[in-house]
Parts: sequence; C-alpha cells; structure tokens
Amino acid sequence: MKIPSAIILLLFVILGLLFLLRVLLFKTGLIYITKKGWRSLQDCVHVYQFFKVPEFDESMQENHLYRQVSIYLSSLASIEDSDFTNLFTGKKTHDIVLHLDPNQVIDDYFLGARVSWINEVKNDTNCCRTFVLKIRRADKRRILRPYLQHIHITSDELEQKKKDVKLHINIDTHEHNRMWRSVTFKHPSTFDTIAMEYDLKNKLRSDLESFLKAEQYYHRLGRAWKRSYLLYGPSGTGKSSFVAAMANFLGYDVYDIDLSRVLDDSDLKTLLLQTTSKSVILIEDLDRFLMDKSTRVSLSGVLNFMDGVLNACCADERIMVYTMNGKDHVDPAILRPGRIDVHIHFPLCDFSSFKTLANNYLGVKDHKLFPQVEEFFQTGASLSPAEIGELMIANRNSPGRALRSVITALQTDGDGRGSLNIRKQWNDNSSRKSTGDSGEHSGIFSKEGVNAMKDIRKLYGLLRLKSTKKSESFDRTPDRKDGQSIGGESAQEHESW
Ligand SMILES: Nc1ncnc2c1ncn2[C@@H]1O[C@H](COP(=O)(O)OP(=O)(O)OP(=O)(O)O)[C@@H](O)[C@H]1O
Ligand SMILES: [Mg+2]
Repeated sequence: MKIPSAIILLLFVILGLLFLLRVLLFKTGLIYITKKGWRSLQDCVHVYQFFKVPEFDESMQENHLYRQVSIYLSSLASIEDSDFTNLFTGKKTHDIVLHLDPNQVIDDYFLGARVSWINEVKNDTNCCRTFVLKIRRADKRRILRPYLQHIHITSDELEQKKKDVKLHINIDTHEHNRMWRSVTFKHPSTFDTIAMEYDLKNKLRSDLESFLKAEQYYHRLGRAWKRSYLLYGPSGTGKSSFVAAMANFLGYDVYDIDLSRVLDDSDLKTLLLQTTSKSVILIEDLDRFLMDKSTRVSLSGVLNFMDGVLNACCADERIMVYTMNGKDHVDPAILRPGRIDVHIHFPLCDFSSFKTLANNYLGVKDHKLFPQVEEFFQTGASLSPAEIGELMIANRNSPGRALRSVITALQTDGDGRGSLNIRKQWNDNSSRKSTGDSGEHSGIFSKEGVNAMKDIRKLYGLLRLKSTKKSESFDRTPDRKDGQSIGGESAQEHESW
C-alpha cells in the first residue's frame, strides 16, 4: 500500500514541532513550570497525609529523628533541584555539603512512591525547626515504616562515615531553642602525648575501656551508664589536655559548659537535656565558679546537674568531667563520697613526666643532662608541664639548650609555680633585651630576666615551701577505698588516684 506523501510530510512536521517544543521547554526553563503545573494537577486528585518531625520534643530534648532526617536529606541527589539550597564546606576543604534552605521542598522516591519533605522554619524565635513529610495516603500503609527504617539506616551509615568528634559550646542567645553551638573538635591531645605517671595513665585507660563495655552492668544495677571524674591540680598540669585525650580515645563529642553563660538552674537542666549520648560533659574551673558569689546558678543547681534524677534519665553512655585547681575551698557537698566516681590529682612535673615531655617535644629519650635534671627534681624543684613544654618548644632545635634552660629554670625557681609567666611578662616589658648568654635567643632565659624574676618572686612571695608542695604532689591516699577497684563503684564511694 502506498502511503501518501502528505502524511509523511505531516509526520515530519509533527516530529519537528515536538523537537522544537522540547528544546524550548528545556532551554528556557519552561519545563519546570510545566512540571509544577503537572504536580499541582496530581495534588488535586490525591489525598496526602503529613508527618511532622520537630527538632525538639515537648520536654525540649533533642529529637534524634530530626537529625537523622537532616543527614539523609543532605545526601539526596534531588537536593540540588531545590529552589534554594545552602552550600557548606565539608570535612575536607574541597567537600561541599548541601543543606535545604528554610521552607524549601525536596522530593524523594521510595519503593516506587514519591514523597516530599518540607524544611519548615517559622520566623518567630520560640519555634523549633521541623521537617514535614508529605506522603500519599494510598502509599502510606505500604511504605511509611520501611521508609523511616531506610532513613534510620542510611543516616547512621553516613554519620559513621563522616564521624568527627564535635565540641559543643553553650550559648546564651537561644536561637530556635538551640542552646549549643558546635564545631569540629580537632584537639591533637592523646594519652601518648600526656605526661603522667605510667601506671595511673594505664589505669585510667582501662577504666574507660571497661566503662565502654559496661552497659549491661550499669543497667543491672539500676544506674545510669555514666561515669564522673574530678581532675584537680595546679594550672598548666594537663587537666584540659587530658579531657581532650579522653574524648579522642572514646570518640565522644565534648559538651563544654561555661557556667557563667548559664542563665539559671533550669537553664542548666535544659542544657543537659540537649546533650546526646556518647559524650563527655565538661565543666572547667568548677572551684572558681563556686567561689564566685555573683553567679546565677545555685549550688543546688550544680548538685542536681551532677547526679540529679534528670542526669540519670537523659542520654546514656556519658562521661562527666569537672576540673579544679584545688579542692580546699570547695563546698563539701560537691566532694561528698559517691558524687564524683574518680578523683585524679594532676601534680607538677616530676622526673618521669619530664622524660615523657622531652620525648614528645624534643624527640629525646635519653641525654647526658638527664641525671642533672633528675637531681633537681629530687631536691624538690618543680615546674608545671606547661612551663617545661614552653621552654622545650622555644628551644626545640637544640635539645641540649632546651634541657639547660629547664635546668636553669628549676635551679632558679626552686618551686617555680607561676613564675614563668611573670618572667615572660617582665621580658615583654623590658623590650626583650638580648643577652648572648649560652646562645639562648629567647628573652625568657636572659640573666636579667632571671634576676628580675628573683626580685619579683621575693616581692610577691611566690617561693613556696618545698614541703608544702611535696605533701601535695601526688594524692594517692584513697578517701574511702572500701575495697573495690575500677568498675566496682557500687561498693565504693569514690576513688582517689
Ligand atoms: N601533663 C601534661 N602532658 C603534656 N602536656 C602538658 C601536660 N600538662 C600541660 N601540658 C601542656 O601545657 C599546656 C596547658 O595545659 P592544660 O591547659 O591542659 O593545663 P590545665 O591543667 O588545664 O591548666 P588550667 O588549670 O590553667 O586550665 C597544653 O598545651 C599542654 O600541651
Ligand atoms: Mg584547663
């Protein structure tokens, strides 16, 4: 049969027009308007159901599903099709992470069904952020549960892959009820870099390891799976560095609570509620805070924070750490046995810690000057690890010079608590006069500096009696050692290491 040429011509014209229409739709962006129109048409013939995932629950505790949805949505390819998307740098500087802008919609497809998510943010500050899931009623029964399960698994996998330890800092302006601001925690401190008595360090490491495995144990006892530590000792002895080492060792986030930014006792409770499990909750300089009479958080607020009902019922698996310079002026209620599980004293540097520092800072395991340094430590002279570290960093290119400067500091300081800073200030003020003495280029080590430091020390009475220091140097006297070792906290009230 012969096809009339007019029909062939018509077919060509139609194909040509369709092609032109396609080009027009795609090149001009009219395709998006068409898709939107088609979507509105579909919406008219389907019945939808909405599910809200708010950021916080009614007791202001973080809703973990919200975070999971947020991670999941950021991983969807369709996020790029959203009208507004926020771009952030990721873990590595060349990574770009996309986040949905407020009130934007994103589509997802699961088991052949299309669902939409709306990132709902109301403008009023009291309102939380919410993700709203829009799902066809006809699909709901079939896909809702497996879909949520899928989000849960995918976000967990994504989080595991990009797991960075985070440092959370409390803020006093509460945006969307959010009380914490977070940054990636990149503190390089580890147990290897901390100079500390070998046995004590091992004991602490295995204490943390046994804590990690003790979920059943704690729950069998009817206790919250948490452990608390008090780190106390003079300034610059490594308390904060030790907390960082703990967080790195455990892979836990750190919540660093600045009590001076807390508005009142109930604010402190809400802060605790907004922490997650697998975290180190840190309060630094608690002694100083408690001595400050102008604070807005009461002693009972702090006590409740430490071991109140709230503490036991919110997120599990956490480490509470309090640091202090000394326990002498602290209310006995804080230190009462059983409140903080382990008390650890951070002493000034002894010879063994000095060797760890020399190894870490100078790469020196042994040196002909070591016996001389040891002698000074034996006579009771000491500096804090921070002070020794500072001397070593300043002379890191010459271990001999570094060790000589430590010897000079030990020799001239006796008990050198705090004097290094004063020397430093003095040297800054004296326009860094150069000495040429034994090739030491840092102003800190100048003869003038040392003499002036001696005068200042006399003037301010900084030289302390060695005997006082000795009695403080390593508190291994158990306050109430009722028999058990680590993990047996039910029988003992606290351990003092
Ligand atoms: N025991 C230590 N081992 C290794 N480095 C230490 C030690 N103690 C202090 N340092 C070094 O000294 C510096 C100050 O230490 P850190 O801030 O941990 O002391 P701190 O006890 O928390 O002092 P403060 O009571 O003033 O807060 C850090 O850079 C750290 O590297
Ligand atoms: Mg500190």
